[in-house]
Amino acid sequence: MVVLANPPVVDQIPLLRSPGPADYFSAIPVVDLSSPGAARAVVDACERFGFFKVVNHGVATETMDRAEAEAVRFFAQAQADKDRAGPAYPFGYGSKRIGLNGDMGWLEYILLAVDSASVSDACAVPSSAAFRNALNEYIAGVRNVATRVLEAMAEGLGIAPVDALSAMVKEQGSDQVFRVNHYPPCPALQGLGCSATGFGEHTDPQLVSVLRCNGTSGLQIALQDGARQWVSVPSDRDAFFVNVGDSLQVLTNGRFRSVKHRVVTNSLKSRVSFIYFAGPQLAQRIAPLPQLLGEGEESLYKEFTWGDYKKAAYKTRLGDNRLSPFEKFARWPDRAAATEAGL
Ligand SMILES: C=C1C[C@]23C[C@@]1(O)CC[C@H]2[C@@]12CC[C@H](O)[C@@](C)(C(=O)O1)[C@H]2[C@@H]3C(=O)O
Ligand SMILES: O=C(O)CCC(=O)C(=O)O
Ligand SMILES: [Fe+2]
Repeated sequence: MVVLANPPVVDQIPLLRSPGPADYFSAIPVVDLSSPGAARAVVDACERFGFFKVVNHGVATETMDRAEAEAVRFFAQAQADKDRAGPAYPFGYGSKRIGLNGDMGWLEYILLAVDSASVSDACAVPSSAAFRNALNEYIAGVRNVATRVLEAMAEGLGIAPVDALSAMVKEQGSDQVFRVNHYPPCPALQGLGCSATGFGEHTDPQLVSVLRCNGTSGLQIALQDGARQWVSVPSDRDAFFVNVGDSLQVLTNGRFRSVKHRVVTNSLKSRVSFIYFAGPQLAQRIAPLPQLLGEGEESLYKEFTWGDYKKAAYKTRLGDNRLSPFEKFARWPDRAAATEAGL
């Protein structure tokens, strides 16, 4: 018998049941950002799903198309050229390995730090001026969408001032990350009733993430109705999709729940997605906003900063509950995580 010391990388990517037409979820809330009802609609969607789609967002189609075309050009390069732009730690090109703790997916990506509204000078990738300019134009647009969404949330929640949430992600030194993911097709699995995991199940750490993808579906979210059912999100290349992240869950004392999501690969079509992760400064205290705590209501979480969360988060696997070290009422198995984080 031949025993491989290092099994091939593809063997380490978990398979998932292929989504069928019945799994497509038509009830994803749609928020028209230009309408007077946006604030209420955003809060309702965050309470019910931690996820919604945004239309009439004001970002030009050409801006999105140009960034997508440049990303396609980048990923079409020879593997050796792309590998020279890696590894993705902390920023750069990565393939199949996600994070540093053993997670694998059928994807390649670039991870970038954002300063203010453009790719940080600290990131040498991408080196092409055309790609960098296209990304900067896109990032300026998507950052504006994130700001308006966070303002709508504050308005809908009745928090003053209206920039209480958006200021956290706009301040100088706020921790913004941008990711471009490319999921190549996986033809070998066609007709087998299963798909490769593109990006394993997880919640995003920041306040919100704003996602845009090409016309290929694959994103799935877990419904928050107790059944924990996975549903597929129909793709829409003209819209943005917003995820509630762990930090916003804490800021709202659990009123909004961070949404579990994952990506399943398509057997025939590639998926290209852009995700802007809106995080605060490292020193930002993450605690329920006082205006959201009812009389006598206690925080569900211990005191921590975004820096404390990040330090603990980067030791976790993708599917872990990254808030468990900070939960006051942790269930038994989570106590070990709290002790390890020194809380
Ligand atoms: C496994 C990991 C990858 C990740 C860092 C982590 O240790 C746990 C959180 C992961 C995540 C998920 C959302 C974003 O894609 C990401 C950039 C982030 O902020 O947290 C990734 C991290 C990563 O890929 O480095
Ligand atoms: O690529 C996607 O569509 C989603 C990826 C994702 O959830 C992430 O990068 O955090
Ligand atoms: Fe995510």
